[in-house]
Amino acid sequence: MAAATHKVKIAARLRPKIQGEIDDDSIKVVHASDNSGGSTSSSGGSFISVPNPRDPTQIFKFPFSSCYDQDSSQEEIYYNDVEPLLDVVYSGVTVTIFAYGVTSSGKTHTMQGTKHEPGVIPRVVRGMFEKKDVNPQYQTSLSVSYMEIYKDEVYDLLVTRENAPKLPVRENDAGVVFVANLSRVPLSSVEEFDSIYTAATKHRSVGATNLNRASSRSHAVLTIEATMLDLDSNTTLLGKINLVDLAGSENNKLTGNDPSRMAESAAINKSLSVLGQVVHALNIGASRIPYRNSKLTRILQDALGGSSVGLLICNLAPGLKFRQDTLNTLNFAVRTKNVENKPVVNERDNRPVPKPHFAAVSTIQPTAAKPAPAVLQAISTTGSSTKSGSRSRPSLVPVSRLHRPSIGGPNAYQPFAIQPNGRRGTLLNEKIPELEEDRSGNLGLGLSEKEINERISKAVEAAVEAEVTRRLAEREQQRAAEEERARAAQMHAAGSNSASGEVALPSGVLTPLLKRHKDLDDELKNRLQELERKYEQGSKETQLADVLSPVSKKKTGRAYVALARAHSEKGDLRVALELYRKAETYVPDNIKLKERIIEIEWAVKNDREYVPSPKPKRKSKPKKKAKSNLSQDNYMADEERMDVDKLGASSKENLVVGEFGMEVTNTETPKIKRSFADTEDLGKELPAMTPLKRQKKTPTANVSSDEENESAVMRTQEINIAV
Ligand SMILES: Nc1ncnc2c1ncn2[C@@H]1O[C@H](COP(=O)(O)OP(=O)(O)OP(=O)(O)O)[C@@H](O)[C@H]1O
Repeated sequence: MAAATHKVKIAARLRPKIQGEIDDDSIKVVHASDNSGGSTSSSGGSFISVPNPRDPTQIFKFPFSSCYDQDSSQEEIYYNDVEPLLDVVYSGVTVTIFAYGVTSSGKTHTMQGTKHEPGVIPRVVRGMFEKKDVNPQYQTSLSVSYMEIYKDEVYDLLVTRENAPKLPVRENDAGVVFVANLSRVPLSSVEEFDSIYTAATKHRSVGATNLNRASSRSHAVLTIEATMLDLDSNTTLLGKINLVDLAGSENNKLTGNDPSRMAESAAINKSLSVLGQVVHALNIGASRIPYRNSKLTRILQDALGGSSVGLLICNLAPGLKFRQDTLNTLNFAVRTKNVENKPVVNERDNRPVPKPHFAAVSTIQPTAAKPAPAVLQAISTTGSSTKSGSRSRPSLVPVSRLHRPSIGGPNAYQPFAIQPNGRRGTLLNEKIPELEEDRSGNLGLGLSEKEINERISKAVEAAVEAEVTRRLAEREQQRAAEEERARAAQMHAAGSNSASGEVALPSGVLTPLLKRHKDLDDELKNRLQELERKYEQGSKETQLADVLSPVSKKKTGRAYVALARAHSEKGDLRVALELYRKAETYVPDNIKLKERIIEIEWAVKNDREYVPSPKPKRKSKPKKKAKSNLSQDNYMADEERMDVDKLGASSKENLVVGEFGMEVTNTETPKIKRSFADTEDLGKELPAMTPLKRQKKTPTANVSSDEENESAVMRTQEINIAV
């Protein structure tokens, strides 16, 4: 059955002006029924309108299913968008709600809230307890876990800070990503949760910046799990809700961060940038989604293109100084709403099932599917367990693993049993030749009790010895198979892997199902070899990249990019891709390069033509000057800005619907044309200049708010290589 898809839902919320904030009142929440803007409630057909910071006559419109203005209450958001998801959790599906936005846009206020205005988290817990016993079919228990991702490391917030080691993020055989050793505390009441949550929140990394007195310096993920035991069918449903308060993207120029804050800031911006790349890759249907590039995206993998239901609350700050960041946030949200998930019901069959030895796989019955809002698929109920039955995904467990001695298989160790005559037991299923012989002859006739016992003892010894020998041989065989596979993986020639797989399979038991398993294993091995080869190549390049100076790295990267571009223009996409990847080892943080790689991967995979963007012109000069700043926090701004500019550049009429559904309204077309011509010039000229030239052209004087936006473009262009 094809999996039902569910798009990530977006709710946008504009925060009220805070003390001292300069707000020109130009960001509006508009509803379909109210084109004057500024209404208070949310409903379908609403949008956020924001003027272009560089040309206020141009209005960007961002339509979302829920838009909340400055007067919206915590209660409103909860009942409109969050509370309906609790039923989804109680149907055994994972739900993820995450708050996204620039620093001080109101994420923590929305998720956590205050004592008088509780946010999503306390309300969800209350709601979960209220609904806990609604379905008497289940015995339901709730538990909580709470972690933070601080500088790309995961910490448990439910243990004291001194005892909080960095927790590893792992993936089990079924591809389920989980945080190892994260504590999970059972909950018996709302009050118990409140005291745990209040204490744990104090452990979260919070610091003061110029923009927010209590700025979250980490991403926090709180998970409430509902374990629903159905005593009749002896199955367990597991519903989960992840409530994520992301750290805010920030511009260090505005935050005025000290060196330690800068390091935090770089980690925050980097992980948010990877989040943007993941969403971008999902949108273009890339073959490789860069989830692994940050812990945040690995942990949120299930919420983005995975098997959970997602709600993104996009928080917006009204202040003028955040205008560009607000546009970035909205651009991200518009892209995210195209991300599709395939929700599944998490169900576990509690009946003891023997571990599937490959020879017994065909006899194992999968758990019966239950009706649910989405496609049914038994998946793991905890991070550390595995999907049972593998109904929708074929098992890729290597043959050698399936070969391990396991309970229930033909070679499994069997317990001693009592003979019908009440004498000492022997091994079940094991023939005892001497005894058989005697039985066929005159067993018991002419033999004393002692002699019979001696014979039995001898037979048992022989059987035990045989079993031990068999086990040793099996272990040896397994070891040899593993060695063989490792050797095969080192050889680059495809097809050199078959021997090990065949050795591991006992002859005469290859049912069609097992053959299919074997094919999958071969495919897996081929993929592993391919990966290994790439890794080897990559690591050589990385070693070289490690010893080069930053300037040489950039030069080498640029050279590879030039070569890659030449091949891409010739239509030789595979070679171009290889070269772009090599370039990436020298300039690993270049977002445009990463995007280019993803695009070409997609073109290669889908056998599509790829048209590279035009080469940057070298002659013209930039219109404005700005400071040089190579810090990492500009990546996001650059990446998102490209979208805004692209949309603007393509807007020839008064209203244009953008690539991802964003609308651009021009009120004065000629002016706009000029404005975007300027923007384009900036984008094209800067990459063509050497960093030295650019530095000469960029004075360090303060710039106005409008100039800041342009300088952001210039700064980010400096770190870019024209890909
Ligand atoms: N809807 C709202 N109503 C009233 N005050 C709000 C609202 N949203 C945010 N605030 C206030 O704005 C300030 C910044 O909000 P908050 O700390 O929630 O931002 P944030 O996005 O979590 O920031 P950071 O990313 O730096 O942690 C706080 O003082 C908060 O109380």
